[in-house]
Amino acid sequence: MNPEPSALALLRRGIDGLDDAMLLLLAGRRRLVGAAATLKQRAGLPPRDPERELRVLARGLGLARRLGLPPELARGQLSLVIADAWRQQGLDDAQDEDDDAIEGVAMRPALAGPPAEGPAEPRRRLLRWLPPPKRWAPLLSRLPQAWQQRALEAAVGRLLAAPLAKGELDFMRGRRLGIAVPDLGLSWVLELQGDRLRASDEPAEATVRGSATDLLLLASRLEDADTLFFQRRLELTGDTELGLTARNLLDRLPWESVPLGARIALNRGARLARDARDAYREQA
Ligand SMILES: O=C(O)C(=O)C[C@]1(C(=O)O)C=C[C@@H](O)C=C1
Repeated sequence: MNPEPSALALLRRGIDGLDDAMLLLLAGRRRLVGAAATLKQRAGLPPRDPERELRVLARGLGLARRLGLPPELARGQLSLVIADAWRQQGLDDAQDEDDDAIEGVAMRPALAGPPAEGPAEPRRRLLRWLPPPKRWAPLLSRLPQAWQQRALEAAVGRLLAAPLAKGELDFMRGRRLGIAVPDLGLSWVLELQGDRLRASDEPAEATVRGSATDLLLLASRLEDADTLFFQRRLELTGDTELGLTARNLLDRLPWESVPLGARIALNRGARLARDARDAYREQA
């Protein structure tokens, strides 16, 4: 006797059929990846193409959005097939440290379960030798303000090139937003002039304040703005509306629009700063 009501049995047959279709599609994908691998090898191209992976993920996330699929599902599935393609081409998925930078949201957890426990002991010992940000402060304060401002303008110009070009930062026109990093003893004010964000010497109307590590974690998307503000690791002062608009914009920024090199550099810098802070705290 079949304990399942017939409607449920029918639905389950449909689910089985779709599961089979998925596996068939995976077999088809593997064949195409195999052919692509051969072509790349013949052309002397490297097996990995991070830009292409990024496009695969961005396309998939776009389709998932149109289909009403949870983005984590699409991201997880695509991460799995890309990691499989790496293995198919003789690459070890543990060798690549930049996958989080590519997607902006951890890719490895989808592949390998929870992340490994913090840095390994020898690395932790080395990290403890890194001076904490407050020790850098006296050195940094000697850098001429004009240099700092130019470096900041170049960095934000690069990071925010796409939203700037689309006019998404127009709300900042004539407004002054501050960034304060008390542990480094640094603070800057940014203003949109023409189509560029420029450092200003005028006082800020709203200021985002946080430690160097937390701001890096935000910029690299290793932690999200909600968590950081909720835990009071970041603080917003001054004109709340301006600050919140800037914050919401940062949250919505398409990470794919940030140049790959910048994403990788941010990701590495933020991980290093976080690991160094953890190692330092453990010791304290
Ligand atoms: O397109 C390729 O060259 C592939 O090998 C396939 C694929 C993918 O799975 O989509 C995998 C690895 C590359 O880094 C880029 C893309």
